[in-house]
Amino acid sequence: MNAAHPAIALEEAIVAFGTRHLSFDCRIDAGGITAVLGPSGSGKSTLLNLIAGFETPDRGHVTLMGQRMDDVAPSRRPVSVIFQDNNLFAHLDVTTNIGLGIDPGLKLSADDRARIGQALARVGLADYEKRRPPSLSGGERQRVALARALVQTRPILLLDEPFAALDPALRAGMSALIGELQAERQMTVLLVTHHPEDVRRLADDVLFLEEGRILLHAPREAFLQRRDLPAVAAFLRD
Ligand SMILES: Nc1ncnc2c1ncn2[C@@H]1O[C@H](COP(=O)(O)OP(=O)(O)OP(=O)(O)O)[C@@H](O)[C@H]1O
Repeated sequence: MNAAHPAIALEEAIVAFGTRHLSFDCRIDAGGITAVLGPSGSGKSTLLNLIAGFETPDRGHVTLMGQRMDDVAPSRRPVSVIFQDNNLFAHLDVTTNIGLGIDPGLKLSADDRARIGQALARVGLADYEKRRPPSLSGGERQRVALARALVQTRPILLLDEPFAALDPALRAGMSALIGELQAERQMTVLLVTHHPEDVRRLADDVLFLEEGRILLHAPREAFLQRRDLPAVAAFLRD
């Protein structure tokens, strides 16, 4: 990787939904956690979808790890994604769900299976190989999704409210795990959250969205000082 490149660059990337235009311009350096914040409907998921390739910009460009993504399908991008829920196939066991992250054709070598075992152990789920998602708790399912992201070894990890369905104790555990994994692997992490405590305990930087654009992109401490901005003050009061 050329260190001169940001991990993620959106250059005047514009998406139109009918008359609604969302417009993003930002650069995110490699190897930190950026919290993506903003009121409901401000464009947080759309921003992640543009990076992951689930949404294509009508104008502008998305560049990841120094490469333009104009015609690059989601599966070929250097990105793993974890959503709030429904990350797993309910009818497939945990090993198979994670194996899909290595090879969608599921031709898994002994080495691949060993990596899956290691990733499960790393997220605290050793011995869960044969379990199916419906028998897991919400927190366990999110850990399986995280194990799948780990075996993919992609440099960018997008997390769209991954703790939203979890109770506060589980949220704290999952958030600590993400902090540890980011530090170990130096991934570039974008985390959509509605919780100020996630910003305080995890974020290096903050992207604050409002009405389909970036209101503020700042280091965490600078963001926490911006109570002069009503939207930021409202977020920090919650
Ligand atoms: N596929 C789509 N078709 C039409 N409008 C869309 C589509 N996807 C998003 N939008 C609109 O774009 C705006 C931003 O939506 P988005 O889901 O990105 O917001 P968000 O900040 O993630 O919201 P939330 O916090 O509620 O999840 C909303 O007005 C939404 O209705």
